[in-house]
Amino acid sequence: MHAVEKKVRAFVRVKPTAQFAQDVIKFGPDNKSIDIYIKKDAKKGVVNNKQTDWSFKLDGVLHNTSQELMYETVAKKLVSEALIGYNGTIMCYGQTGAGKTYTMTGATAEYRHRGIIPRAVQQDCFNMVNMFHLISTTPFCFGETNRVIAEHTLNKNSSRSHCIFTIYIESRFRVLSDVRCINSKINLIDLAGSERLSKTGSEGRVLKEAAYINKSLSFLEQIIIALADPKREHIPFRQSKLTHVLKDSLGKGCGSQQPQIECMENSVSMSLSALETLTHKHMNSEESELFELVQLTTAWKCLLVFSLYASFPQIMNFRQVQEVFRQFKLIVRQQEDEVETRLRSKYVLIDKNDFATIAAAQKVMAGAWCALVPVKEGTKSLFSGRDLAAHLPSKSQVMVPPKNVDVKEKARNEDTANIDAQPSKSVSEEISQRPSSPPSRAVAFEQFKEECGSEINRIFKENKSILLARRKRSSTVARRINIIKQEMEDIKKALEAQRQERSQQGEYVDEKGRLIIDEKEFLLIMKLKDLKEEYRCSYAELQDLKAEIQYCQHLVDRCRNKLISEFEIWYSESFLIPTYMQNALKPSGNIRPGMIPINRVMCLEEDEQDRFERMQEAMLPAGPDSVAFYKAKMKTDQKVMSAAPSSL
Ligand SMILES: Nc1ncnc2c1ncn2[C@@H]1O[C@H](COP(=O)(O)OP(=O)(O)OP(=O)(O)O)[C@@H](O)[C@H]1O
Repeated sequence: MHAVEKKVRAFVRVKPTAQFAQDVIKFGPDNKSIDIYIKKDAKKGVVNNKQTDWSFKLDGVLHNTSQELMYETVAKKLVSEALIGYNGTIMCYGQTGAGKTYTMTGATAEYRHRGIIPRAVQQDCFNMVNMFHLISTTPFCFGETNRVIAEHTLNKNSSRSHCIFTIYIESRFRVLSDVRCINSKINLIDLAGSERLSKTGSEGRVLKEAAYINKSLSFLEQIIIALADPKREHIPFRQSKLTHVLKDSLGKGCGSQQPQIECMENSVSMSLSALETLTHKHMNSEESELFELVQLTTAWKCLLVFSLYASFPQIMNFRQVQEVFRQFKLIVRQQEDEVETRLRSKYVLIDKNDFATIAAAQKVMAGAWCALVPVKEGTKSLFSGRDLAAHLPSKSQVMVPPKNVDVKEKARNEDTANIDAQPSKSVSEEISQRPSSPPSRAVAFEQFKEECGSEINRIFKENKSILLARRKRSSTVARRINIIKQEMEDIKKALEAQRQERSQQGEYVDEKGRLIIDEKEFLLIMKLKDLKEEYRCSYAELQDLKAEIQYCQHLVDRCRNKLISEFEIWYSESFLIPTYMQNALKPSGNIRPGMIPINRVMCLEEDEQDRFERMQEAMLPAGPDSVAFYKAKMKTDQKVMSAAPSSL
């Protein structure tokens, strides 16, 4: 773990201007100091003791700095440290119009120019929480719009209040530990600007506000001076609301909540802030929306699983998904009713503890108890476990055939059976066709390969035979290469022997000084050359074969997996899932794409809002990260517009 600095760090950000006052402001070479020199005012006479030079040591000077670099330099570390349990405060102080709001909040209309607050929310772990959800439910944007702004000569949009944005972080351990959770917080403070009343030319209410702002800033200054003095025992936090609120952020121990940090994972849940209670209700409704979304997504996956999706036109928007989900639920409910009706038409429900009725029924039926309709594990996926349990008999209930129950009941059962006669018949037929116990997997696999899986099995076999052929060829080529290598070695040895013999007998050269060799040596050289050529070709072929084998192996593996997975589906559909479910899933069964009235879904075209959001997302220049930012802004704008009294 890296050491966490506890000291206060100070940076100066210089607002870029068309003409920078180079004569007055000088930055140190390391950008860590700033010197200010103001010429003496000649009008004030020769004796003028007014200070003209100031020199400040800082942690950094940010001149012509982008928002991004500013955030990296000033805030990123602090935010990361907050995640491991340290409190932090970033306070922006300066003259009116100096760029405090620009630094803290940034230009709310442009993602690139967003300031420290949105960046802090976005940073690292906060992304784990749905960023859009977070920003749009936090009062950040909304709070910004509520802030009183006024115009004066130094700033057209001067903030007339301090803005304290607090992020409360609650970090929990995933592993067992004595420390159950760590709480920390970050204060991001945009102070209202200090101003010389004469320079702003403010009047009336704005003037009065300026006086209050200056007063509260001077209280803040007093607190900071008092804190810097180790001898001071009393720090007058209660002097103003601002200092009172910041008490635990400025006072001693403000950065000291670091427990066993080593084993903490960044499982951070974040609750936002000073306005927590205000937004609580709202958050809850959002959460339930989120829950609904999860349900929808699950349902959507279900639809895909049941291959219904294939016949849908393209689903474009969220409302269409919702409608499909609604229709899907309806179908499932219908299915449940149908199943229940069928069960009731065959069986009568008796409470297991109702011994008198059971005894009577036993008497009537001479002990012929009927088992429950077997419902295997796999079938439950269509119904929710809870729903299924509600419709199927519970463990405390038993079912008996309705034979010899009272006449009225029988008549009712016959009626229901008549209504349901057709499907019941086919179901019973199917049941009779099906073996009472499923065949072994090995036997069934052979059958599958002959029937439904014949095509995939054929491809699998084909690929496998190609693979075998390539392997065979590859080992032939490899053997040939080895033979060539051996031959080459032998020839090289023979040539060496020839050369030695030649040099012992004395070498002959022609008139041009070229060595004369005998025919045997010449033939050996030629043979070696041919063998080298053959070796090169064979080696290249072997490389190609290796690549082909790898590819074929991949195809064979894929085919094998497909064959097995299709077999598993076929096996459970043919022998494991109940027949009524089988029928329902068949193309002619009663769950099919056509059951979802797709016209009803598709007529839910995008509304203006959907379209706007889609276009905006497509056109956002700053990448996917910026979506949350713009959505939050849009949501805030909408809230402001709907809250505004109608002019009509
Ligand atoms: N670094 C910067 N780069 C570009 N524009 C800036 C920068 N700093 C400030 N500005 C612009 O200067 C103007 C005044 O800035 P801002 O409102 O942030 O000042 P302020 O210090 O918050 O003022 P006040 O205290 O009166 O609220 C804004 O239009 C802002 O966009």
